[in-house]
Amino acid sequence: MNEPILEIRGLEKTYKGGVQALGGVDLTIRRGEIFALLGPNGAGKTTLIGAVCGLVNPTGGTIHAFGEDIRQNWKRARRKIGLVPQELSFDMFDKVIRQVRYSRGMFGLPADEARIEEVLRSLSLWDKRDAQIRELSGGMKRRVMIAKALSHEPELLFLDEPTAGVDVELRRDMWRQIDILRGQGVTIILTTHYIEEAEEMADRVGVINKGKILLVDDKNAIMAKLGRTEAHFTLPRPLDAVPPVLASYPLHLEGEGTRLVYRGGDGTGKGKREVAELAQIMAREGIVFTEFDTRDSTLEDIFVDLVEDRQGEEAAA
Ligand SMILES: Nc1ncnc2c1ncn2[C@@H]1O[C@H](COP(=O)(O)OP(=O)(O)OP(=O)(O)O)[C@@H](O)[C@H]1O
Repeated sequence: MNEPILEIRGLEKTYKGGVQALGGVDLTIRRGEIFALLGPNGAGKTTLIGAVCGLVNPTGGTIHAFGEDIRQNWKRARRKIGLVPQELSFDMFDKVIRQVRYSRGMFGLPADEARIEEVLRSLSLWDKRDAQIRELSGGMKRRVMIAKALSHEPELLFLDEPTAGVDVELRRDMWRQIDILRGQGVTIILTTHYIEEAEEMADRVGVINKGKILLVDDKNAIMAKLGRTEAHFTLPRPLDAVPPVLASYPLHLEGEGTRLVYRGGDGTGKGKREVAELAQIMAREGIVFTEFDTRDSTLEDIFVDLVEDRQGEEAAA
């Protein structure tokens, strides 16, 4: 795997007033990956991004970006980091191209019209370069935010909820853009509420809740470890108990014995195999069912389980 370009250790942030937004976060990001940070509202995602981008002053821990402690060599590290914040923020009366040029200048880089053109073209904004920002649609405005963040050629790009509030078509368009950036070797950390987005885009996924990272792993490994298959067999004759011949399978009865429910597997196809076996055994043993349906858990199910489990544990503690 590629070298780490961001190393966060024991990061803490308690805001004035006492809200602890980050309670000791450890996270390593490697060059070239797309990392999705998932978490419910208020989990600490924006605070985490803010701490790396110098917008939030941590109350504990360290952040190294590109090998530099960002507190000591702030400018050098920051220059390589781009941020597309959640909120749209620009002069709505300004022209697209001027805003993008201006952002580059803010990082102290010399003017480079070829670079600006390249960025605007790659985001399909070139034809709109002389339009006032207020004339653009919401999705186009969001692209201008990305163009601004790319104007200084960052190696690490933060996208805080890049597709919040955009329609499905634009979301897919944005995913294509992110894919192009990946092709160019840009490392991307995105936060999202759309788990589908993480499923589609990310190489690795981190789940954060209440300022703590609950899980970080390759997306596929998460699906394999925590993925489940669920199958429902509808029984015309209710059962009192799971038949002994099926005792070795993870089954239980629901609906007053009218539904035999399987929950098992590991996201690698084991669940589907077991469900097929079950159907065969039931047919052989004369356990009649009128229909059955099966579905694999999504990253969303896993995420909800994780966050709820933690809340349950805390409530019990
Ligand atoms: N400037 C601030 N002052 C005080 N508390 C803050 C401040 N900014 C954030 N918080 C609190 O810190 C916690 C984490 O907020 P943060 O914005 O980082 O979460 P988030 O995961 O980005 O949420 P969302 O998904 O809603 O954007 C929340 O309880 C929030 O109310």
